[in-house]
Amino acid sequence: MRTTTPSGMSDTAPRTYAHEIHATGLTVRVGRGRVAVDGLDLSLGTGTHGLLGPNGAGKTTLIRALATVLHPTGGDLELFGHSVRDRSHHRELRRRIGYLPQEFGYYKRFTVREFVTYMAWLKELPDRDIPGAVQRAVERVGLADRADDRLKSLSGGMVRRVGIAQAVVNDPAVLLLDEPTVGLDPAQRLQFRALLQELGRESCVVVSTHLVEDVAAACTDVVLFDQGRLVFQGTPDALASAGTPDQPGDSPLERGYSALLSNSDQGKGSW
Ligand SMILES: Nc1ncnc2c1ncn2[C@@H]1O[C@H](COP(=O)(O)OP(=O)(O)OP(=O)(O)O)[C@@H](O)[C@H]1O
Repeated sequence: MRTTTPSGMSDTAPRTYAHEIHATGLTVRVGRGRVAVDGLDLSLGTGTHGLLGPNGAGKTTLIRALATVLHPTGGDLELFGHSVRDRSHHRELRRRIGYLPQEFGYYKRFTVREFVTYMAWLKELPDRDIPGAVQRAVERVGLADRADDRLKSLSGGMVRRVGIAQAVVNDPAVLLLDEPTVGLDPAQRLQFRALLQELGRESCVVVSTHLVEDVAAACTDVVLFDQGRLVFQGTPDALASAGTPDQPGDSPLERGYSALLSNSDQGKGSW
């Protein structure tokens, strides 16, 4: 149970909450009313939570709702004990969230340091804290030696690391990463997994990925999602033990993933 006394909120009463993220019957519609998250009950606290699921399962939609970019159309979502339906809290909630979208916009002419500084400023970090926070974030993603290079001179994987740096610059209590390992080379992925483990010791990290190995190596918890619904939540070991030798997959985790998706009457069919 945690207590929070955020400053600047219209409601300054301390809140207690058991989980940073608590969804009950959460439904999110996208486009012309398509239900992309369908009545989800989910509670996530401190730890690194791997969000897995096939293409179109609703992972990005869920992460965008957690980031308060999309609004629930049904049910409720509480962040730090506050319902996101009360929009007067959004600004304060966003200060405590780090978010790396699947595709993030940036100014190519900015240097790494300028861009992360700009994002720290948008997140309303106190001016005096910004240079130190930026330096720490850039070091955490291994880009200290490129901090004063322009973004247009970086490789795709390095730009992805800049995206991770801007997401962690405010030391968020909830960190949302949508496919952060896309474009990272194997050595970078290993370092990133170590960073995920470190971050998950103190905060609630939600990381969507198609790489089951990332989940095995870095996550304390797996959330398997299909057609907007929760199929499974548990440890990577529990996911692995759901598999049987006849299921497709190169590892116990992949076979567990396949078994659970074939049991949910979704996930079937050819791609
Ligand atoms: N803006 C939109 N307009 C219409 N349909 C949308 C929109 N955004 C998402 N969808 C649909 O909602 C469903 C969930 O999409 P979402 O991007 O959340 O899935 P995902 O699990 O992140 O997929 P992927 O692994 O391919 O990134 C899909 O069927 C998708 O086509």
